[in-house]
Amino acid sequence: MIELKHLSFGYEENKPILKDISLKLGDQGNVIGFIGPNGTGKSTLFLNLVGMLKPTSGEILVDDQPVAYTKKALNKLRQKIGIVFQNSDQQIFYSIVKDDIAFALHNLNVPQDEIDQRVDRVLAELDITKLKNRPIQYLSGGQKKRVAIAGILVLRSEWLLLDEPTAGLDPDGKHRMVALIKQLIANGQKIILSSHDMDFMYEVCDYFYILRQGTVVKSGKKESVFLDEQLLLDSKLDQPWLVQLHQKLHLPLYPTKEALFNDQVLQARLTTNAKTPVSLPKVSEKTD
Ligand SMILES: Nc1ncnc2c1ncn2[C@@H]1O[C@H](COP(=O)(O)OP(=O)(O)OP(=O)(O)O)[C@@H](O)[C@H]1O
Repeated sequence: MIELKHLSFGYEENKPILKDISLKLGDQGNVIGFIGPNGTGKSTLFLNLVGMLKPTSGEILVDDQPVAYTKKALNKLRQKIGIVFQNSDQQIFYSIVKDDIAFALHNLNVPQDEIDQRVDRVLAELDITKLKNRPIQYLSGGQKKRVAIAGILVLRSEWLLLDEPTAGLDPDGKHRMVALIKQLIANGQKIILSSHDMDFMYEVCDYFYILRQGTVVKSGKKESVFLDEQLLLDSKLDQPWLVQLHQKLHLPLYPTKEALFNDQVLQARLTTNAKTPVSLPKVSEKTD
């Protein structure tokens, strides 16, 4: 359980970015989403969660213990909560893929044969075994992101924080990233995501926090958070398309697009309607 108690944070004095946030992460499901427009403080919050930034006031408790900011305590914390940054270049230090993934394990004095096993396993899990000996500089953005995730997964931390995991990826890269996250979720990995990609968040998360200018303006499950169109508009966010279909065309609220496309009852109704001739309004002829 990660608990934030009246957490505030500012990079500069008297300019708070995060304002009095209190919440508990861990009892609402395994996949938690923080949603908010650019600059609202999502990355700043994540950096506070892993102890890379220290709250200006308030505190963070992990499993009921306040986070301590000594080197030893922070190393321990990072084995519990791993973070994958939005920009993979901030995370990758070595020039060869396998060395970069093994980096943190060397720091923790894990024996070499166990490091080799863990690296091979994570490469296979992320379907990037062929990249093992590749120089990082020759990787695409999507491949770098996978290597950055591998470098954290190899630590087997309880929580995985993914900051904007689909940012900058092309449609194929995005599909592959969504599939990977779904696979991690199916394996029981606890994940905290940040994004303003509403369709993606709607489909993968169990519970949501909407952030606006550093405060949580709403939290809850899909049904309560996404049906509030005005709240999303005020927060400069779009409604997910599945929610729009529900609210504007009165279709059921499907949790995923697969659920929509596999709905036999809906398909039968649409097929019947398609066979009914539709009388189109007459277009009046133009006279000069
Ligand atoms: N190192 C820093 N020093 C000073 N201000 C910063 C620093 N990093 C971020 N900020 C400011 O803090 C605010 C929140 O930024 P943050 O990156 O946390 O937002 P975000 O919600 O993650 O945005 P995005 O969706 O664009 O990644 C912004 O106004 C940003 O300019």
